[in-house]
Amino acid sequence: MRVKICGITQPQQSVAIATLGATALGFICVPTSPRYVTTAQIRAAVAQLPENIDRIGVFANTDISKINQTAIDSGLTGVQLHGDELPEFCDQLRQALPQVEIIKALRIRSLEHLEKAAHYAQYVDTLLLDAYHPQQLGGTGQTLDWQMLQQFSPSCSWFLAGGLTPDNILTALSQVKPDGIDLSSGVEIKPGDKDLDKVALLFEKLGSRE
Ligand SMILES: O=C(O)c1ccccc1NCC(=O)[C@H](O)[C@H](O)COP(=O)(O)O
Repeated sequence: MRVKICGITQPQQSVAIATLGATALGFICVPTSPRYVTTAQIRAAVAQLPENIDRIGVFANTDISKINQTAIDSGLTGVQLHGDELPEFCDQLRQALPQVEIIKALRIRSLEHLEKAAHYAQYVDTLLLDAYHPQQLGGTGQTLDWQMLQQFSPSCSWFLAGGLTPDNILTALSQVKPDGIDLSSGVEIKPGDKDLDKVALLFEKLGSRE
């Protein structure tokens, strides 16, 4: 299973988290976020990473040329769209960045929203289901109603996000079968500062399933 640890700001934590077992690291390119990083910070954070670790830039309602430039300058392997991007936008972005994984994040409030999520599947490589918060786009620590996701089976791969922690991850995965998981505040000391003990505990818990 893919494991993405999101909201990395410190270069030395990138390497440590990849060594612990993360398959993907997420970098927040949304200027209003307390986890925001510049292109130079992303470059520093990915410089020592093994090739096989996915480097995902998280954007919200950003225009294609800006995403494109950041992806090139930072060496991103994936772009996560965390705003109100429509399927047509995802399609255009995919054509502009054919080598880059396009991930559409959806903040799920109801079954109706979940049905909407499936419409994106043909325009993106991967979906990411996150919890809804009225004021914040992401990194909120709010969990989704996992029971509601039990029948979720889109035609592309998908990540479960939203309030996952080392303490609740096994309960979540006993109810839902995503292709990957995404964690941020659940493995943090404070926004952007990851708690490596919690990251290690997460992989210990995941290892206990095998
Ligand atoms: O994390 C942020 O600060 C953020 C800001 C704006 C848009 C997206 C953001 N995070 C996106 C992520 O992929 C988080 O990992 C996801 O929301 C889960 O966060 P958490 O509930 O804290 O695990």
